[in-house]
Amino acid sequence: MSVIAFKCPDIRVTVVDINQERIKAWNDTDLENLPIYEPGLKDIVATARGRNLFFSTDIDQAIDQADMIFISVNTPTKTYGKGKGQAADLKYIELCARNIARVAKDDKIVIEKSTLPVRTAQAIKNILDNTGNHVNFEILSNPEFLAEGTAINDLLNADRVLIGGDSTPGGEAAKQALSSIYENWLPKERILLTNVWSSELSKLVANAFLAQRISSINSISALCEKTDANVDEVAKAIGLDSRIGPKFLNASVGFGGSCFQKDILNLVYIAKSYGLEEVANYWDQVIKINDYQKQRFADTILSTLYNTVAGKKIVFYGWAFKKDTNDTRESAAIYVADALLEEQAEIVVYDPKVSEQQIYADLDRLNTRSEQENRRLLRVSKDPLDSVDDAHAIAVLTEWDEFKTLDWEKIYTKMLKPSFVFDGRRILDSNKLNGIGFKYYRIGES
Ligand SMILES: NC(=O)C1=CN([C@@H]2O[C@H](COP(=O)(O)OP(=O)(O)OC[C@H]3O[C@@H](n4cnc5c(N)ncnc54)[C@H](O)[C@@H]3O)[C@@H](O)[C@H]2O)C=CC1
Ligand SMILES: O=C(O)[C@H]1O[C@H](OP(=O)(O)OP(=O)(O)OC[C@H]2O[C@@H](n3ccc(=O)[nH]c3=O)[C@H](O)[C@@H]2O)[C@H](O)[C@@H](O)[C@@H]1O
Repeated sequence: MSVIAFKCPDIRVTVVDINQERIKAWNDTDLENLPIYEPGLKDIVATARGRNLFFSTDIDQAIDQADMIFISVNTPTKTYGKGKGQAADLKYIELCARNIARVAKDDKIVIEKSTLPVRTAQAIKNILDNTGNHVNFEILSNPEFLAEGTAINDLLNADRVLIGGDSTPGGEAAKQALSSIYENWLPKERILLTNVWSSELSKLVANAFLAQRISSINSISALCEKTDANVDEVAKAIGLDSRIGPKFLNASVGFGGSCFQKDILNLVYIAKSYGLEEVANYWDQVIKINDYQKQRFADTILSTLYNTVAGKKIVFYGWAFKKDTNDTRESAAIYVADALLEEQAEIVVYDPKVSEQQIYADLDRLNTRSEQENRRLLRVSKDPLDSVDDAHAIAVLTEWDEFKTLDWEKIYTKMLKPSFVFDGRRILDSNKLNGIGFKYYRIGES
């Protein structure tokens, strides 16, 4: 919404949220305190905020004044009841729809920006159309394809924008109205108009295909480690085939982030609910390989450190699910740490953007051990070099650029010998590290 406000000074954008703390942070005069760390976002907010971009907790007033409403609330995996562990929890979406239905006095275009199961628009429409106040609602699906860490660039130069809506005159007019906003900065050819159901489903499928590429290359990384093949060489060799393409083939300790797993689980659930067991099993395998990859990385650390890590200090470089974000949702680091803590390892975490409070919250949420035990076994450090004294091993969990240029000679002198480095992101220079004397392992290479 900040980018829309930035690019369209004539449109008044109000972002509302029930979370007062978040809205307060979005309004903080110190732009360092915005609740999300995202390169370039600060400048966009600085330009638009107070001009035509506003952050507020007065949801009813914003609904009343709006011509268009983007529903962008969270749609997490259900943790209870039918579909627990797979289906998307739509309670926040429904609450929004009910709120809009209660407050709206004139016609509105309601846009699904959240990622939703196919056919959710029908449920939203039913709620909105049964209010009895004769307001006409047009429902559009406009899924978001930005990736965290590169969000601003992804939005400014989107490959495509997808707008799904009815083919009635009202639906067509609504699609055009939304398209005209994006046309302020994107060529018309990149704005794809479809029916609602194709749009909803395309979002889930796009994430499933992206995640599938990572699981595919990660499965091959395990094979490379057994066969003396090098996963980067394999990725390059296959990626040069223009039908396959080079992107999203970086082997890693496993994909994280709030969406890939959630959206694939949702796809699996939808396929099952239509009786398509084979389809469901096919996509479920993408998650299974991802879990396997995280476990495999933890197992490699354990077996390399002579099958015991109890009382051994292992330093984690990185906790975020990818570089250039402070988001840790479903980060591989959480699960690798949990597996090693089960072995009584002593972990020290250094991440340039993630807070200590967040790291403990991530671990506590797993409920594997008591909160006290998590704090006894895991410490958070603010300095990548101070943390490595007497460490047995360093594990790289996030591909932050700064890890490449650390003083690795100095780090080596501080660690116990033999000094192990486990590179879950393949970002370090193997010749250099081996030259210094490290025992260097990286995913996808023997
Ligand atoms: N994070 C990302 O990079 C992307 C997220 N998405 C989708 O966007 C949606 C939101 O994702 P995030 O922003 O990451 O979630 P989030 O959990 O960070 O933010 C959702 C916000 O909605 C607020 N909220 C919940 N119920 C509300 C209500 N009734 N009224 C007003 N505010 C309410 C919450 O307080 C929270 O601040 C999800 O469906 C996700 O799949 C899609 C593409 C990218
Ligand atoms: O629906 C969403 O939320 C978004 O999910 C992903 O974006 P995001 O999760 O923010 O970040 P990605 O760049 O896709 O990375 C996801 C995970 O995969 C990992 N990854 C990515 C690429 C790769 O080659 N290898 C790999 O392990 C990353 O390190 C990260 O843990 C999609 O890329 C976005 O298009 C989508 O809008």
